[in-house]
Amino acid sequence: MAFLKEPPYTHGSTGGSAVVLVNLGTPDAPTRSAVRRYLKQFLSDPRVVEIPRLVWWFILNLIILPFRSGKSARKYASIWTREGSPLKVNTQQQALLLRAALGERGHGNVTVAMAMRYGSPSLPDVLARLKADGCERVAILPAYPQYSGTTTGSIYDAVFAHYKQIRNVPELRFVRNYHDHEGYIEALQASILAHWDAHGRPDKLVLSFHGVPKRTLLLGDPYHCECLKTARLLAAKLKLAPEQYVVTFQSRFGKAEWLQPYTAPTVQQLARDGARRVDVICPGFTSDCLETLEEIAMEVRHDFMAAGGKEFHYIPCLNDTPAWIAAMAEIAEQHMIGWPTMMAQPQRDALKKAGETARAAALKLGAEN
Ligand SMILES: C=CC1=C(C)c2cc3[nH]c(cc4nc(cc5[nH]c(cc1n2)c(C)c5CCC(=O)O)C(CCC(=O)O)=C4C)c(C)c3C=C
Ligand SMILES: [Fe+2]
Ligand SMILES: [Fe+2]
Repeated sequence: MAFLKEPPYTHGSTGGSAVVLVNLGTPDAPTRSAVRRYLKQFLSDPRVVEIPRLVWWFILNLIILPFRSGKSARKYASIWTREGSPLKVNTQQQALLLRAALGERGHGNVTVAMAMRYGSPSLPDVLARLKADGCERVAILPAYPQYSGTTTGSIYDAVFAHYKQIRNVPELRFVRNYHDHEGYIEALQASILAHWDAHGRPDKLVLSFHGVPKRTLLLGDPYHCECLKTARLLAAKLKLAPEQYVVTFQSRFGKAEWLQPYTAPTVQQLARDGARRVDVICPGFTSDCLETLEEIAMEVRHDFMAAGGKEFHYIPCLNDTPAWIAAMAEIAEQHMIGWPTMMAQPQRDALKKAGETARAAALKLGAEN
């Protein structure tokens, strides 16, 4: 992974149009107090926990935050990098490369920014800065391929809440989902095939998505269906027979039933049933983060080996892979149709050169890390 040392969160000169890549968010530090602050903001969102507010206030403040913050901080500490939280470092890198990719496609007059739904850089701060820079058109690109009210819906809430306080609101476009976008599916296919070319094939490929409470599915959230569609399209691209892969859901939170089958027990059962090797990929996460690097690559690996498995491969998220950056550029482009984003040829040539320099610098930093 290539890292960036300095975090300028917006890239490119403002030609009046911007793409904002929005991810979930992450604590500012792997400490108990920073994790507590982050979890408090995240878990106070009524889109995330749908329990009557007063009841939830007591549970959150008297049980969850006191008990979970320290435990989560230790998990964050186990994946923290010199540059910070992997989720933030990856998203930042994606924004920089997306700007270069859009420039190469001619869309030089676009600012690319990154923002977090919870924590920093906060979505309201980033939207305010774009406004101050004279930005008149904003396309919101959530880092979630599958729509869920708990994630994408919550980004919509935050965008509307911010602009509610502003008289002259820019033109807005939202990427709702891209669970079936060919570029996204092909980027996943490319990652998996590259891994298999280097390491051979597993007995079973596990496609592990972040879970949500089962109740949200019954109430009409399309997330589960979109995860299954992603899995079906990906399996078809890889020409996998149904017995060669399984779809699971991870990161259960709380006592209620979440989408099933759960990842950890499924992988343990696979080991008990004689699978020697499983490969796990998390297609619903476009950046590696706590839930992939700690929960899957550490905890679930341990569970599989303890149940008798012999080889566990975690296939990384799309992160800054070229196929994914190209797909993001295409998705953004498709949501900016009609906007004056195209730059004249001499400016495009200069931008291309700048993009190459940025990529070379990023790769050099990556090699040093
Ligand atoms: C990929 C999509 C995600 C969905 C859908 C989602 C729903 C969801 N999550 C929680 C509770 C937690 N999630 C946590 C971390 C976390 N979640 C996502 C993504 C989705 N969540 C990511 C990318 C991350 C990692 C953040 C990072 O800093 O790396 C956590 C915090 C970690 C911990 O304390 O264990 C919680 C809590 C709920 C309740 C929910 C839907 C209702
Ligand atoms: Fe989550
Ligand atoms: Fe987790």
